[in-house]
Amino acid sequence: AYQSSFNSRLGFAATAAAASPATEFPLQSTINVLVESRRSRVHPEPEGLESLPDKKARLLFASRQRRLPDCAGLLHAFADARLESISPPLPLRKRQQQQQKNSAVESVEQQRQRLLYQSRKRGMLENGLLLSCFADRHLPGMSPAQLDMYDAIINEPSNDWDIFYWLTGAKPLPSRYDNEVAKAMIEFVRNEDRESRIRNALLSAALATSRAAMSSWTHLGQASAVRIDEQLFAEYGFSVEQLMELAGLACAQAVHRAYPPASELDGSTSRPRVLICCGPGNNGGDGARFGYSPSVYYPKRTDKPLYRNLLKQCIGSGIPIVESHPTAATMAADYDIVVDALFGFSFKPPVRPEFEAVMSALSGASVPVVSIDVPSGWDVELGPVLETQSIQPDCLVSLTAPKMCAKHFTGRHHFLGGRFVPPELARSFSLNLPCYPGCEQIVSLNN
Ligand SMILES: NC(=O)C1=CN([C@@H]2O[C@H](COP(=O)(O)OP(=O)(O)OC[C@H]3O[C@@H](n4cnc5c(N)ncnc54)[C@H](O)[C@@H]3O)[C@@H](O)[C@H]2O)[C@@H](O)CC1
Repeated sequence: AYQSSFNSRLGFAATAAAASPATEFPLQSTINVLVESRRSRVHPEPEGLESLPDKKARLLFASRQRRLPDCAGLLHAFADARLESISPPLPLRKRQQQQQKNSAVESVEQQRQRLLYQSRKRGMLENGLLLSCFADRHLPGMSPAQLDMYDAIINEPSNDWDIFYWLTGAKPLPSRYDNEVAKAMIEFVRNEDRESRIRNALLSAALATSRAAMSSWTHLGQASAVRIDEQLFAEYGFSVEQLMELAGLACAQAVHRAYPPASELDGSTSRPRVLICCGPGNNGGDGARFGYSPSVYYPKRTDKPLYRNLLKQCIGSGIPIVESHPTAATMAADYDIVVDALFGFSFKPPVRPEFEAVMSALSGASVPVVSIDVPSGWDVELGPVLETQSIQPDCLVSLTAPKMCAKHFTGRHHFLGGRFVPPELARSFSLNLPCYPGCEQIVSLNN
């Protein structure tokens, strides 16, 4: 009863103000009514704590929140006209209040778990799905500073739709929230890999230790892999030669780690024979830069200077270039290891006819196959989708970050290479990846 009569009084007052806008409306007294009412019933606060601009802005907020729709409309129209674009200040978050009062502050882990809970309980389904899925994936790896940024974005705005519009790009993100976490959220909401997000992330995930959650490294979809590549070139100034050199070095280290030459183990003089099958794109280039005791099979040659020079280097270094199509039988007879550097993340199935023979040889090979970045013939995201037999590599060297298809890898050795990703780029794509030890070019992703 009190609430409705209170609303009615304000409604009448606002009607009067709207009817004669030239008249100076007793704004201060309206503010006082609201302030006193809210102070005593909802937010008891010490006297003199709130400034007039704060009062005004909170009044705008309170005007929107009336239970009688007519009254809310009137009050809001009035308040909006008078208070213009002041956006409502928000009640200080619990943590900040605690800090101000110098009382106990929640731990980082408690904050992480609270944020997961708050990401699910939004009151609007859209934000529940977006935020809980984002939180499920990214909260475990966030630093305390990043947790604070996330806390502010999801808890400060008074209207959850604002968060939705900022993340979907319908409204510009206020500069106050323009930080790495917001960028990662916008990137996540874009969902370029078309991930199905139809359920809120489970709360039980919050119970898993951060360490366990961290072990689920990022797996890139095709679009993200291409965009990272483009940014490395366009925004970070890398050249394709540099990246290929580093990727090739990582592949060489991976092969050496997975299949160390017998000479290093028992002093024998035998050298592993390695056939490197190079494709027409950059993945092929990575193969050509590999150095062990190799032969190169390079069926579809491009005339670009980069590839011409790589071939020249191989010939100049006395590396045999295999001209005849290898078969599963010749692979078994003539080689100890085969490197599959045919196609990388730009591959679109099905395999064109000119590569069918080598693909069939690789899928039937009885020697270990080492695939670079993407096992050739696999869909970059879906994995082995060929109706015919697919390559089942024994070793996979993911570059920059594993691609989604790597989830289907069942071989013995999985490495990550490509130690050239700038931290800012990793942050903007929310890459959750292990650190490279020492001065290694690879890190093992085996569990
Ligand atoms: N930033 C990175 O992650 C780096 C990636 N590198 C390597 O570069 C790869 C990507 O390079 P590219 O963009 O050149 O892509 P690819 O190496 O996948 O090669 C694309 C080539 O394959 C051909 N192709 C595509 N689908 C085919 C099909 N169905 N049948 C026959 N041919 C087909 C295309 O015509 C094109 O010539 C990565 O996977 C990785 O191995 C490294 O070179 C350097 C750094």
